This record gives sequence, structure tokens and C-alpha cells, in this order.
Amino acid sequence: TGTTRPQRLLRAVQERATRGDSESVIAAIDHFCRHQEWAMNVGDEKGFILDSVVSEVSPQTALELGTYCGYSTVRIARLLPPGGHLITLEFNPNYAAVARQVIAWAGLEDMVQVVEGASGDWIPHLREHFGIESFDFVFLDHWKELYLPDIKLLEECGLLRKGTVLLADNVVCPGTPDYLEYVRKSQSYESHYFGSHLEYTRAEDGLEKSVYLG
Ligand SMILES: O=C(NC/C=C/[C@H]1O[C@@H](n2cnc3c(NCCO)ncnc32)[C@H](O)[C@@H]1O)c1cc(-c2ccc(F)cc2)cc(O)c1O
Ligand SMILES: [Mg+2]
Repeated sequence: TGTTRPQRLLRAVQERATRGDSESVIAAIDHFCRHQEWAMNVGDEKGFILDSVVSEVSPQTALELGTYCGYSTVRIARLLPPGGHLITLEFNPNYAAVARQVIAWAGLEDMVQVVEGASGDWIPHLREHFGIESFDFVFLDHWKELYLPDIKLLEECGLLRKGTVLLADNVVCPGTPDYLEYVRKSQSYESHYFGSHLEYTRAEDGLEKSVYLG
């Protein structure tokens, strides 16, 4: 019973990054994934696109589906405006435990709430539990076949408002065909594809940005 990859990723952060310096945490994870072990973080190339969308939206309320080790959580939280807050849902307790430590190492624990549990169970309770009216920004990076059911649930729960920006990872690799068809065909969304590459590789992948029109 050795360590898990997320635990080895966390150790790389604690050994290489400076406490409280979110840029060094991001760099340490990218270094680990390029030179030690590949891991399914959004990565630096797609991460740069994520940064630009988060900076443009400057969300007061943000939601992430699928925390994993907290890499994209740190990328988003470091760019939140004053008073901004990010809720990230993660149903694997071991991943959640690693993510909390990565987020704390980056010094961003005050802006982030890691919620342990399944998105389908939690989304209907976010308003009552966290006093959220609606989300300004949603990052989707959990199981790919759940992107579509989860945004439909967000719609039904009234957690999207005119102008809410959804950003979805992996719409090419592994791919999210039903989600893509829905947001690109629906009159309720204005969608745009940002071509890029699968994290730390030369394979094609990209992010889909979809603005909810109400
Ligand atoms: O599969 C990928 N991501 C999945 C992420 C899952 C994380 O999200 C958590 N999670 C899952 N479902 C839920 C849920 N709700 C569902 C339960 O109700 N509620 C809350 N949290 C959830 C998991 O516990 C993980 O922490 C992926 C693959 C490749 C890839 C590409 C090419 C390859 F060759 C290999 C791999 C690249 C990527 O960027 C990828 O994101
Ligand atoms: Mg991903």
C-alpha cells in the first residue's frame, strides 16, 4: 500500500512550491505532470484559456464540478475579485483531502469551499446551504457523461442567470458529445469552442464556453 498519485502530486507541491504563492503551486503541479507523472489537471495550455475567461467574468460566485487535486480550483480562486467565492464539488474523499491541502498551500482556503459529495445530490441544496442566488461562472471537469444532466439540473434549480458563463473541459478528449450538441443547438446558450491540447500532450482537446441566455 504505497502512496496514490494525488498524494505524490501533493508532496511535489509541498516540496517545490512556496506556501502562500499560488503561482508556484500551479508551476509545481505542471512540473510534476510533465516530468514525473501525467495527471488529469486542466494543465497550463488550457489553464491559460481558463484564466482569461475567469478574468473576463470576474465572478462573485463560482462553481466547479470535479475538484480532483485542486489544480483548476487554485487557477480560478487566485483570479477571483474581492468578495468572490468558489464552491467546488468532489465526491471522492481522498481526492477532496488532497485538494484541500493543495488549496491551503496556495493560501486560497478563504475563497474556496471544497464540498464532499456527488454533484447530483448537492446542486439542489446549494442555495439553502450556501445562500447562493445564482452562479456567475461554472467550470465543468468531472465525469464527462454528467456534464449535460448537471447543467440541466442547474437550470431547473434556477442557479443559472442571464449571462452565467459555463466553461467545459475535455469537449474533444475524452469528449462530451451530448453536452456539446445541447449547448450548441439550444436557444438558451451562446457557445464558443476554444481549441487547445490535452493537458501535457500534443493530442487535440479544447474548452467550450457557453453563455446562458435565460
Ligand atoms: O475523466 C476525466 N475527468 C473526470 C474527473 C473526475 C473528477 O471529478 C470527480 N467526480 C466525478 N463525478 C463527480 C460527481 N458527480 C458524479 C457522481 O454522482 N460529483 C462530484 N465529483 C465528481 C472525481 O472524483 C474526480 O476527482 C478526464 C480524463 C482525461 C483523459 C484524457 C485522455 C486520456 F487518455 C485519459 C484521460 C483528461 C481530463 O482533463 C479529464 O478531466
Ligand atoms: Mg479535464
